[in-house]
Amino acid sequence: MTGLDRKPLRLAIAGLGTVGAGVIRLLEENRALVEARAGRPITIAAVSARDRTKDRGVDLSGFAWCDDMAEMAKRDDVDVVVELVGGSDGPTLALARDTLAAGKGLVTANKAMIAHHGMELAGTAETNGAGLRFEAAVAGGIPVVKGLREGASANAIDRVYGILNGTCNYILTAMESSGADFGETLADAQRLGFAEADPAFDIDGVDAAHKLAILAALSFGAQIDFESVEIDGIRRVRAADIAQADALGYVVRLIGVADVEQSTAGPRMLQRVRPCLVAKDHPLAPIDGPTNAVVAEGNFSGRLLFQGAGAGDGPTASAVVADLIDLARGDAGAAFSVPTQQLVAMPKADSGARESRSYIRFTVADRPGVLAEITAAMRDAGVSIQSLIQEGEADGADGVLVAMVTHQGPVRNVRAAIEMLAGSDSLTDDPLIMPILRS
Ligand SMILES: NC(=O)C1=CN([C@@H]2O[C@H](COP(=O)(O)OP(=O)(O)OC[C@H]3O[C@@H](n4cnc5c(N)ncnc54)[C@H](O)[C@@H]3O)[C@@H](O)[C@H]2O)C=CC1
Ligand SMILES: N[C@@H](CC=O)C(=O)O
Ligand code: NA
Repeated sequence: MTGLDRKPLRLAIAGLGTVGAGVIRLLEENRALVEARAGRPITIAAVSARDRTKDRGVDLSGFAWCDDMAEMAKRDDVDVVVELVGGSDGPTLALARDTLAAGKGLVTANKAMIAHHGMELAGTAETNGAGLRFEAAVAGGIPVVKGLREGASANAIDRVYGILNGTCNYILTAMESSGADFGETLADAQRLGFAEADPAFDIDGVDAAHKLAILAALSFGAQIDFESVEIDGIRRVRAADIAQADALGYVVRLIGVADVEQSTAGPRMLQRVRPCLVAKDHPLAPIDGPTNAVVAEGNFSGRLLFQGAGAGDGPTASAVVADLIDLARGDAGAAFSVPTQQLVAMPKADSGARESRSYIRFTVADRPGVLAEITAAMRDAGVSIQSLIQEGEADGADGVLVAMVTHQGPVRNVRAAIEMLAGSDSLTDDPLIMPILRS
């Protein structure tokens, strides 16, 4: 290697929070091995954050400070901007656009921005010969973007699914193991640095949906279509649901699933994020705490399981720096495996036509005839009940819980039954439907 080839890859890091500080620490602690693997030094030229004076436990004295991160895209001493600020639009998107338009590399952990603008950014990267990488954006430290883009690239994949949000998994497994309170556990996840700046993105399933939309594009060679993801979060899951699931041989996990079905009009894609019942012998069942796991089914590889820490400073920094090593090695290949022009626009498949078994929990008034009303609606909508797993246990002040598991059947029938019951004064709360994840 010539002296010229060994010129450093010079970074500007925007955002010095959980992930940004983690990246600086990793580059410092693993400097020698990172340099050896990158084939040249990776150095930091400039940094930016909201508060210059804050102690982040890392030494920033050797780096230029940018009051306005927008200037990073214009600096002559910067080859790659590392965006660790967050937010899908506004100044973050402007920085990403300007960086790639200037022909500089962009490494980001920002799934919201990639889910909303990934196609545009990848196109700008291609036009300008710039590298765009976002390993940290999907399942934190797990090398699943690389795994799909490189390791599994010889396969057709028609289903990808997994546990994509560390905060939700942390909350659900804490509720499962200790019966902990939802709010208290969320506060822990925030303290530990897993949660998004607005934790509603986590618990309402939006963060997992961002990641799923990226995974689907990578897996299926499809254009990202975040808008068509059907999303339900974990806000309405109660300790009683987790206990019922347990008694039936299941755990509750927030699962993102994307698949492709063939139709005469071409391929259609279905992307859904929702709390599901997962059989205790399923590989996703033991995934606990902030751990994530992604399953991809390749037509030659068979089932691939990627598992590891989905959030937190160290794991996320590990993914960011792996991307930087790629760029330092000169790998600026297509961000989504193939040029954006070749990514296929896939219309949304009809989720109502899919078949599933479901867990349905009703909260009902404690009076005679309620159960008959529910089962009549099920019968009229063509939903076959496999088991009525509980009746009569009080759940706080708001009613009595009635939970059931259906036989396999069209999702639209379950929706029709719930529709028939809408407005009934027998129900004291909206029913909760959780599909049973097929293995
Ligand atoms: N925390 C985690 O475990 C993971 C986070 N991510 C993503 O990484 C990104 C960063 O997340 P965190 O480090 O957790 O966030 P954070 O809230 O801890 O840090 C954000 C940083 O950005 C800075 N910032 C905000 N606005 C700015 C502006 N206009 N100019 C310059 N700096 C600005 C803040 O001062 C702070 O230093 C987000 O996109 C997040 O979704 C991805 C994977 C895991
Ligand atoms: N808030 C996210 C962080 C990583 O992407 C999560 O909880 O998974
Ligand atoms: Na990752």
